[in-house]
Amino acid sequence: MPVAVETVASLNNITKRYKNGVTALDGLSLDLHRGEIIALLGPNGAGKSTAVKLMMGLTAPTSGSVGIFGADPRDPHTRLRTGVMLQVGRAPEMLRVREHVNIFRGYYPNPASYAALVKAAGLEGIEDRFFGQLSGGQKQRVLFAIALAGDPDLIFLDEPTVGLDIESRRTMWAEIRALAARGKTVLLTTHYLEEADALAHRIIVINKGKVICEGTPAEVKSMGSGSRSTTAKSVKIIRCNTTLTADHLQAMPGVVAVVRVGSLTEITSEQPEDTLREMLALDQSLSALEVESPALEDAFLALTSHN
Ligand SMILES: Nc1ncnc2c1ncn2[C@@H]1O[C@H](COP(=O)(O)OP(=O)(O)OP(=O)(O)O)[C@@H](O)[C@H]1O
Repeated sequence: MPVAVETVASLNNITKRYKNGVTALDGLSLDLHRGEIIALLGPNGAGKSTAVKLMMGLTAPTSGSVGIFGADPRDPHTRLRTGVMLQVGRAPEMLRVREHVNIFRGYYPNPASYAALVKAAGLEGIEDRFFGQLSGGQKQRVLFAIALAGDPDLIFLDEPTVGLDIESRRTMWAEIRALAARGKTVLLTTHYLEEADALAHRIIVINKGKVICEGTPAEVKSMGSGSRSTTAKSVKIIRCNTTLTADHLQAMPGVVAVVRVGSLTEITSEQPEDTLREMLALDQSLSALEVESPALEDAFLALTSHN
């Protein structure tokens, strides 16, 4: 996390009701800071795309306000400082990769260099190919280059690595990290929780149009693991072979959940050291011990199902 927090984008108490009566966002507030990678997570229909569209000025709020670099998102100067890669992004099929990148560079007063974009998006070797002849993953990479064409300070990436092979995904992750290190702000929506875990400085989970949880990946994992508190705790999952009963374990310090998985018992604890100390004292035959941090998947499911 950067030390000095500078807000580059904010949604303030936004309600967005579409004409069909659907309330996509319901009093939602969030801030994006300079140099941060933020992952916006939420189940289908949670309101993620609506939040991104508001920040891009593609739709207006029913109530509340949107500020991007302290201005309206539709302000032309604001637009020049933002870049976007949409899931449904399309580009003319009969233009070559090189032409696409250069056309977009031409829209901006201070574009990124062509060479830098080719390198950032891994386009070496396909620069003279027609867009229509590229594979799905190659098209994604061209769209990534286009999003960065204006050397933007704020970048929206909607499911950027869908369809990419592992190597291309890692390359894009490295580039996203490099952008943040240069002070750029990246807002990412993704259904790959592993991606949010690996990349994001901060995860914002939304459900039914509200922010339900916000924090570092480690904090979000802790919040979802049985604790209703919004304060991060060092939740761990203790897995072992034990003769202690579920009732007995449940009564131990810090224990929030006990599950039998085959011959093993999984104990989720907010005070793992205390729990483990007591377990070892009471069960001399305890074996096959593993202690791990909860996965983001578990936290995500727990958080979104509570709500
Ligand atoms: N243009 C629209 N008109 C009417 N309703 C809409 C419109 N766009 C979105 N919605 C509705 O608003 C709610 C939030 O949709 P949104 O696309 O923001 O969710 P999302 O979190 O991006 O979902 P997903 O993960 O499926 O992409 C949904 O119920 C959706 O059906």
